[in-house]
Amino acid sequence: MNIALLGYGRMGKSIEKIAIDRNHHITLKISEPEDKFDFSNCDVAIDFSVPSAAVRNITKALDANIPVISGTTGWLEDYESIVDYCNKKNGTFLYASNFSLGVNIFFELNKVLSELMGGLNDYSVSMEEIHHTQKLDAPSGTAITLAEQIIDNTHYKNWTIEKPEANKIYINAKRIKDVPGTHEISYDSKIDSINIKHTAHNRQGFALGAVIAAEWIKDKKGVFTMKDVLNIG
Ligand SMILES: NC(=O)C1=CN([C@@H]2O[C@H](COP(=O)(O)OP(=O)(O)OC[C@H]3O[C@@H](n4cnc5c(N)ncnc54)[C@H](O)[C@@H]3O)[C@@H](O)[C@H]2O)C=CC1
Ligand SMILES: O=C(O)C1=N[C@H](C(=O)O)C[C@H](O)C1
Repeated sequence: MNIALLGYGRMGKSIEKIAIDRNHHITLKISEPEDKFDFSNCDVAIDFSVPSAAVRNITKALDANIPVISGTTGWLEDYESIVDYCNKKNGTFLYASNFSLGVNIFFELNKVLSELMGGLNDYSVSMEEIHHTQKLDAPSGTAITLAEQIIDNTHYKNWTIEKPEANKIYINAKRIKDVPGTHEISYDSKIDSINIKHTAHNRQGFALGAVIAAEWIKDKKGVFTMKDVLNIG
């Protein structure tokens, strides 16, 4: 498979290594806004860029009729318009806030736990996410996905990173040198606490998941999620 890497930073480079190990070829690398998009020798595009570039990168791939997956976070206010554009173009698109198998299992765990906790109003929920200091967005895309799952199953109506507030899930977004990604959810009452936590030890899980998603999506049409790829949940 010939892969276009839209974004060639920490994730682009990790994806390149894993893709080559799996006998794929990197035929296009984009790392600046002014780069030329020549998709003529590409089967699929993988966008791990910056929040301000994701919509343009995804649109360019859809315009060239190239299936595109995106792991870039911090641009989700435009997600629905990208879905509409993909459908209009009869194209192929997949976004995931987190491509690792471990976090996708953690999403399922979070769903089940929030269903169990839904009616138990003596517990309050909060979240902590820790990432490296170069991260541009806060909270993380993964934390937003986790918060949305909890909102679906409990009385919480929204999330906030500002300060703990009634009816809002407080997300404490910490930035610490070199941390690849840690997410912990806590339900606290006066009597006890329940905590679930995922810790990424490096970027390999994200990169492997992205390559597996690209292999899976290559010959499909439509809008997909990692649940479709991993067949879980
Ligand atoms: N969904 C997931 O599983 C994961 C998502 N991410 C997200 O992926 C994104 C990238 O993360 P990193 O690689 O760690 O960041 P990074 O900062 O190392 O790499 C981003 C790259 O994008 C390039 N870039 C800037 N403008 C661009 C443009 N117009 N077009 C294409 N590339 C451009 C930059 O030069 C840089 O090399 C972030 O949004 C991060 O939150 C990161 C890890 C896992
Ligand atoms: O920027 C990162 O590094 C990561 N970003 C993703 C997010 O915002 O959730 C996924 C992962 O946690 C690493």
